[in-house]
Amino acid sequence: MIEQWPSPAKLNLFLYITGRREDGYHNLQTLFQFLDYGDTLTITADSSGELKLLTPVAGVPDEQNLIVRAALLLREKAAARGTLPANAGASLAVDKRLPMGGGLGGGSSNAATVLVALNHQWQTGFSFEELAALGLSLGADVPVFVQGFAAYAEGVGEKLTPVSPAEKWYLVMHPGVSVATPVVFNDPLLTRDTPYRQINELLEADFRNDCEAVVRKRFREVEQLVSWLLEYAPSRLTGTGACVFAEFDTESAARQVLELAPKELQGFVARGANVSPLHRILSEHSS
Ligand SMILES: C[C@@](CO)(OP(=O)(O)O)[C@H](O)COP(=O)(O)OP(=O)(O)OC[C@H]1O[C@@H](n2ccc(N)nc2=O)[C@H](O)[C@@H]1O
Ligand SMILES: Nc1ncnc2c1ncn2[C@@H]1O[C@H](COP(=O)(O)OP(=O)(O)O)[C@@H](O)[C@H]1O
Repeated sequence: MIEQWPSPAKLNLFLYITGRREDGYHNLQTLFQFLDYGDTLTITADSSGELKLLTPVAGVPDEQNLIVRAALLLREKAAARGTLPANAGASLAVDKRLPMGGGLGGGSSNAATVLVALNHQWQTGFSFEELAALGLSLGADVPVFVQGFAAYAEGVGEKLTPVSPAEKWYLVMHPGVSVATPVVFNDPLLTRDTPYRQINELLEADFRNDCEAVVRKRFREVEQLVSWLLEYAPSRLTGTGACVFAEFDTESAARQVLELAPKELQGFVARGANVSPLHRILSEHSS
């Protein structure tokens, strides 16, 4: 049984806001790529009938933790379908490396890993498409982590088309401030009228993030970090921030810039991955 499950980060290589829906949510055009870096979940199915989170996450009550919510959701849906084994239970633990609320999708990735892992261990028989649809109710980024392929996304991020952007090396840095997603989406200065473009045009144009101008304006630390990284490499915000990534052709070039970074800033170097490390583990196991 696989017990160690990767829960990788994602980057939004580009992110455009093309409008706002009646319900206040924003329509996006975004490009997701995974990183070969993230949290690790230890998941062990058992027949205790209980779901136990062995590692509470600081600042997140267990009932709001996406790890617990994903496990409860899968258990409920499998029971309704009649595919849940008797007394299905599990213990779950997370080794957290990803900053929370950093635009790296850590919470969504944890949820996706739990859905995929428990579906595998309990043999509840959901397809990845079905798990992605379930996951959307937990967060807009959960489907891409469940499906496990780098993707161009539309809607709020749930309509996915597989793509294969270059797998660059990235230096990802946290500016040391937290940027809440709703604050960015409610900002009057946010531009919401980027013209809709076809995927081919987007992939050929320079990549940008429509949230970046607002986040740089509101958060001095982000402004300073982007300006500094731009001296070395093309650099952008991921998601609604707060993390910023700079792209390089080699690992050593990325590490050299990390070495120069102010010591109080946290950062890591990782490679882009068009297949999620979660899916790599699954296919290694089934071959
Ligand atoms: C925009 C992305 C890009 O990856 O940002 P990051 O969270 O990764 O930074 C995500 O899709 C974020 O998805 P998710 O993290 O699930 O968003 P939520 O917490 O549900 O959204 C918080 C709030 O932001 C606003 N919101 C979110 C997504 C969206 N497409 N339009 C919105 O207007 C809504 O007001 C919502 O109540
Ligand atoms: N297991 C979890 N790991 C991280 N964050 C979680 C988790 N469960 C719930 N959350 C909540 O989700 C929020 C968003 O986290 P995350 O997905 O890491 O960032 P982002 O959406 O900016 O990429 C966190 O601020 C936290 O309150």
